[in-house]
Amino acid sequence: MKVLRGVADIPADWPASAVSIGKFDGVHAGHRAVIDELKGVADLNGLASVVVTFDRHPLAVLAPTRCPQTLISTEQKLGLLAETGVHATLVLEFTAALAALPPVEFIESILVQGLHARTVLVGRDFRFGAHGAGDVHLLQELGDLFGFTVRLIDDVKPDRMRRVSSTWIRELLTRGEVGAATTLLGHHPTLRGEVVHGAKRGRELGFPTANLSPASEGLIPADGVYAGWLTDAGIRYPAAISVGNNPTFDGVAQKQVEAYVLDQDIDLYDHVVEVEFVERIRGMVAFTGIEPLIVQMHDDVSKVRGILA
Ligand SMILES: Cc1cc2nc3c(=O)[nH]c(=O)nc-3n(C[C@H](O)[C@H](O)[C@H](O)COP(=O)(O)O)c2cc1C
Ligand SMILES: Nc1ncnc2c1ncn2[C@@H]1O[C@H](COP(=O)(O)OP(=O)(O)OP(=O)(O)O)[C@@H](O)[C@H]1O
Repeated sequence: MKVLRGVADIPADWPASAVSIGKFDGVHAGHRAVIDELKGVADLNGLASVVVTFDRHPLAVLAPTRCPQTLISTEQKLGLLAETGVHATLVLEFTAALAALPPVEFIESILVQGLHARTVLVGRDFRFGAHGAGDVHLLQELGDLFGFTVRLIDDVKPDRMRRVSSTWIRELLTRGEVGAATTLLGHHPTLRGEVVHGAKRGRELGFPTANLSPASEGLIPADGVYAGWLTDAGIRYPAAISVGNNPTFDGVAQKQVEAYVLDQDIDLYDHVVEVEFVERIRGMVAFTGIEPLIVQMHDDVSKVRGILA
């Protein structure tokens, strides 16, 4: 997948394209439905398939106090979009100037002049341009004017009640429901970050853990213990993952994500790893001492084996 960083990065001889625009936070099942259709239309008509997205959540500029924490970083988004098989992603810097572009100019400068759009695919609720003044009716009018067709994608609603959305997935992760989040995402919720030095207690307990840097990418699910996977240098290991401030040892102020990789003795310090959450096993517990914690961790690990088997 070609990554275009801004309109100025689009080559002048860019081919005619089928384009989809949005935040694509999470690259969830709704987004995947749009992208599947995008690729189908592009292939059928000999067009390049292009996703247009932003380098931050628009609310980070428009209303920072209402801006949700994103499910994934831009780099994670680019990784997931690359896996879908689209030809290119255009990442626009979401500045105040971009937010202020009137709808017509947004479409003309980016889709028409930049990407030579012939087809534009969006969900029915799609809004664009300053103050979200542009809707799908305006998009259709602009299509007639500039020579592209508009295709509207039906909502993906797994339970027929609620449309898949990043808000819904955020709610699930906040409750630790990583299995349900996986269903809506089409992939496991994943954190990516560098392995840093912890309190060095893990080895003593018999469960050395890879502690993720507080600067890791991705939304951290609710405190608790999870079954999941840790991927290092392309190798995916089964893992028991702890999220919380280790209340048994009232030392850590900050929420910590740490993964005990099963049956391995590996040095992961300074490696950038991915941690995938598959299922929540239990909540974080403040034990009265290390003995009951160790007993519980053995039980957690055997549950992890059962879940991942
Ligand atoms: C499977 C698993 C379960 C855990 N459960 C708890 C828990 O219930 N309560 C707690 O205080 N810490 C829990 N921890 C975190 C440990 O306290 C932590 O891994 C240990 O103190 C080592 O910390 P360190 O990596 O900073 O050395 C758990 C860790 C793992 C891997
Ligand atoms: N559940 C869904 N079903 C169908 N299309 C969707 C769904 N969710 C998003 N889309 C579409 O995907 C494209 C990218 O959208 P964007 O991420 O900006 O959408 P959104 O509706 O704000 O999503 P979310 O609420 O999950 O952040 C848009 O065309 C949008 O309408």
